[in-house]
Parts: sequence; C-alpha cells; structure tokens
Amino acid sequence: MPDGGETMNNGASCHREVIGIHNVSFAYEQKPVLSGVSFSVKERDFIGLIGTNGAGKTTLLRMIAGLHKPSSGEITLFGEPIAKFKEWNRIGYVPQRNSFNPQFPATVKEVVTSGLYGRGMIFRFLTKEHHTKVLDAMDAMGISDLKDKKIGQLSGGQQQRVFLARALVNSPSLLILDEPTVGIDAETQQSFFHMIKHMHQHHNMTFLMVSHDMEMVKGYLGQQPASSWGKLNFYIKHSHETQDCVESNLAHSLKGLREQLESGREVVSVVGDTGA
Ligand SMILES: Nc1ncnc2c1ncn2[C@@H]1O[C@H](COP(=O)(O)OP(=O)(O)OP(=O)(O)O)[C@@H](O)[C@H]1O
Repeated sequence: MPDGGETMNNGASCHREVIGIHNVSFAYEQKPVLSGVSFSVKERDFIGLIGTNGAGKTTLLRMIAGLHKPSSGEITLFGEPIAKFKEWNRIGYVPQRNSFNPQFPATVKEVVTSGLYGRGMIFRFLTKEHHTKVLDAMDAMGISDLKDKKIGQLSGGQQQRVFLARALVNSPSLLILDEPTVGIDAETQQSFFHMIKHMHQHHNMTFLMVSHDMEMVKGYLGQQPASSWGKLNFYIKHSHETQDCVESNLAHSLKGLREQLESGREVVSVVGDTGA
C-alpha cells in the first residue's frame, strides 16, 4: 500500500503506523485460512475489508485484537510487536453481533462499563471519571435512555450502538468493526454508517471494518481495492485525504449529528460525501 509519511498542517503526525501485518499466516489446527498476508494501516486511515464467506476476515481481525496468534509472520500494533503490546485500551473491538448471546443478563450500562475493564481484569474500582466516560459513550451513541434495559430486550440497531459505545468508552485510537450492520434494517444501517464516517472525519481515529455493504465501502473508500491478498480485498481512505488531525469532543459532535439525522435534515458534510 502507498506510504504516508507527511505531517499535517497543524504539526500533529497523522501517519504513524497503527497496524503492521508482516507475512502473516494462520491455520486452525491443520486447516490453513490465511497465507502470507501483509499490509499496513496508518493513523487515521479507514480500511474496509471485503471478502467472500470463509475468506478469513474475522480470523484476521481476531489476530489484530490479540485473540488468535499467527501461525507465522508478525503483527505490530502502534509500532510494537503484538506479544509485547499492553495498551489494549487504545483499541476498540466490535465483534460480530452473532457472537453475542442475547440472553446474557446484563443491562446496557453494565455492557458499556465492561469496556473499561482491562484484559484479564474481572473487577476494577470505578472512579467518578470512569462513570463519566460511560455516560459520555452512551450519550454519544444516543442510548442513555436505555441504560437500565437488559441488552437482550433491545433491537438489533440499538444493540449495535451499545457495542459501539462499549468499544468507544476508553476513547480508542483504533476501532475494529466486524460486520457492524448485519441483521439491521437499511435505514438504521445508513445512520450507523453516517455516524462511523462522521467519527472518521472529525476525530483522530483509525478504522478497520469488515463489511458486506459494497455500496457503503465503495461510496466512501473508492471503487477499487487498494490491495488484495487471496480472497481478501482492502479498500482504503488514507488519512492524508482528510482535513486535519484535530480531535474534538466525540459525545458533543455526535449529538449534533444525531439530532440532524433524527430530525430528517440532510447532513451535507456526511451524506454528501461520496468518498475517494
Ligand atoms: N474456531 C474455528 N475452528 C476451526 N475453523 C474455523 C474456526 N473459526 C473459523 N474457522 C474456519 O476458518 C475459515 C475462515 O473463517 P472466518 O470466520 O475468518 O471467515 P470470514 O471471512 O470472516 O467469513 P464470513 O464472511 O462468513 O464471516 C472458515 O472456513 C471457517 O469455517
């Protein structure tokens, strides 16, 4: 993939490598799934990962999230080999919705709060600041009024916002989304993608998203994949195509966007963006 390397006008670097995949292969027991995959994701890139069923997309995301170990090759996160990487709160991961048990007896607030817990940490004393983060993440996703509801009682679109809020609660620099809109109606899908694009355009975040929604991917990331490995196709919007590196308040800025979407007014800067 093309290399960034420049610095933005305001002096903040938007081009550090966030994910490095170097000749990575993976097999489930004896079954090879990925072979010799390499790619690089720079700060504030938006990568759309497309591939046929069984191509290995979820497997690749799970390796990046540290949930599977490559059979060979190396993965780096924020410049560090993954085996040494400790700053997992810099990464938000939204798994496929079908990996979640809808009978899980937790409230919306509890699910969002669980995003604060570090790996292997079952309980953590929550400070006032932690509670504020949870409230902000729920506010940003427009789910504050659902906070005491059981997650299994929500619609697919509402559940997806809860998992997004859970992934956002630590203000991650990298957000990994695995087919975030599967099983959600077309209108909710659209407003979900507006929200994701808005986050990309207005916040200093990097996105890696698996999606089967070709219209969204091609509309925002361009008609042709920037690179392909086997059956995996990577569509990309590089960070140098966005305006700047300035980070603004996520909850505040998403609230304005939501109000516009909910009142049916056109959001020119987001809806009107046809990408590339
Ligand atoms: N835990 C597992 N044990 C054994 N094989 C697995 C496991 N998980 C996935 N596989 C197999 O690995 C291959 C890649 O699976 P993966 O879920 O990564 O594909 P995918 O591209 O995400 O597919 P989809 O678009 O259907 O979600 C598939 O053939 C799948 O059956």
